[in-house]
Formats: sequence, C-alpha cells, structure tokens
Amino acid sequence: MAATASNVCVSLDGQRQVLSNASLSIQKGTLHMLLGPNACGKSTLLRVLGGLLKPDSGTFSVPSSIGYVFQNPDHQVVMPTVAADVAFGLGRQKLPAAEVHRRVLEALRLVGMEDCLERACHTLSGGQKQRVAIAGALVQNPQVLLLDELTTFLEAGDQAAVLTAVRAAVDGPQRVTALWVTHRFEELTRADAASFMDGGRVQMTGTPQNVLRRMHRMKGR
Ligand SMILES: Nc1ncnc2c1ncn2[C@@H]1O[C@H](COP(=O)(O)OP(=O)(O)OP(=O)(O)O)[C@@H](O)[C@H]1O
Repeated sequence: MAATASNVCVSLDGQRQVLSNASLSIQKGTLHMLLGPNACGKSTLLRVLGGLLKPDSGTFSVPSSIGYVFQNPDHQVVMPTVAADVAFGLGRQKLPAAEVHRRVLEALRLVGMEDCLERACHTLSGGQKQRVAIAGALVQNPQVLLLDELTTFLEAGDQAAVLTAVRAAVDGPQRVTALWVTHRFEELTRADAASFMDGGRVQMTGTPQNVLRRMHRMKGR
C-alpha cells in the first residue's frame, strides 16, 4: 500500500469529532478518489495523511515524499513565471541549473505545459495554473500526491486537462500514487478506485462503479 490510515480520530474545537475511526488504504500507483457530502471530513483526513494535522488517536502511514495540491492555485503559484514557479520547490536542494531545467521541463511535460516555460503566471487560465501547481509538486519526485478538490473552480475543459495531467503522473514512469478529493461524480470515470466518506469515517472502498452505485442508492432514499 502507498498510504494507509487506521481508526483515525480527530476532534476540533476540543470536542466535536470530525474523524471517527476513519480507515483508508490506497494502493501503489493508483488514482484513488475520495467522495462524500460536505463537511464529512475528507479534507481533514487528507491533512492527517499530509502531516498537517496530528490525530487524537489511530495510526497512519505515508511515504516521506508527499506532494500536496490545494483547491485554489492562486495560493500556491507564487512566482512570476511558470519555470520559476515549478523550480521554486527545488530551491533548497541547491541543484545545478541544468538539472533544475531538466526536472522543471519533465514535470511540465507531464502536465502538458512544456510550451509555457516563460509564460507569466498571471496570464494563465485557472486550469493551467492548477497544472503548474501540480508540476510544482511533481518536480520534487513525490511518491504520493494529495489533491484537494482541484477542479472546484474550473470549467469543463480545464477540469478535463487537470484530470489528464494527474492521470499522466500516475501512469508515467514515476508511478505516482494520487489521492483525489472531489465532489464531482463525473471525475470518477478516470479513477482506479474510490472511497465514500460520511460522518467522519470511510463507509466504503471499491471500484468507481460500485462507489457510484452506492452513492446513487443513498441519494434515492
Ligand atoms: N480548523 C478547524 N476548526 C474547526 N472546525 C473545522 C476545522 N477544519 C474543519 N473543521 C470542520 O470539520 C468538519 C469537516 O471538515 P472537512 O473540511 O474535513 O470536510 P470536507 O468533507 O472536506 O468538506 P467539503 O466537502 O465541504 O470541503 C466540518 O464541519 C468543518 O467545519
């Protein structure tokens, strides 16, 4: 498994339980989608896996190299040009300039943005910016990508391009594992597996088709 959570409990405000024995297993090299109603705890579980929030109890296991991409790329794409932004994450590694260029280009190729190296970030569409944010995570060679509602603000064309970029990272030579939180049922068609959360715990994990069926049954009740 690339990432697991086992009986994770989190209470915020010192009392209300947001995660209640949440358990999840993500297979290596898969795109795994996490769905569920508003406020059921999806982002909180992602934050635990990303090491941003310490659970009250339970255990979790993720590799040391994780990339995290959030809903709003404006919070993550901070440099003036695409190349500078993607290279930003490599800054601490003090790599030779040629190596930085090679890795930036490779990451941009994966997300289909290699022709935009010198573009000013403020001229990009929302979806292009989101793909630059994904490249910024990929350039650091993560084993796992944690992706929180990447397409909420995007139109259909941009949404499809972002999904294709993540699929390329999962299917490419790096064989990245991706955990993708979404509200959009249509995105499930691009997933390898899915989990449905409700009430602070994972209620079901299975094929995207089975999870979709279960969600439709619940809606019909
Ligand atoms: N820092 C915080 N302090 C207090 N409550 C919080 C905090 N972060 C999240 N919550 C609450 O925890 C619950 C779960 O939030 P979370 O963001 O994990 O849900 P979600 O399933 O991702 O929701 P959505 O689909 O609406 O983004 C919500 O009731 C939310 O208001």
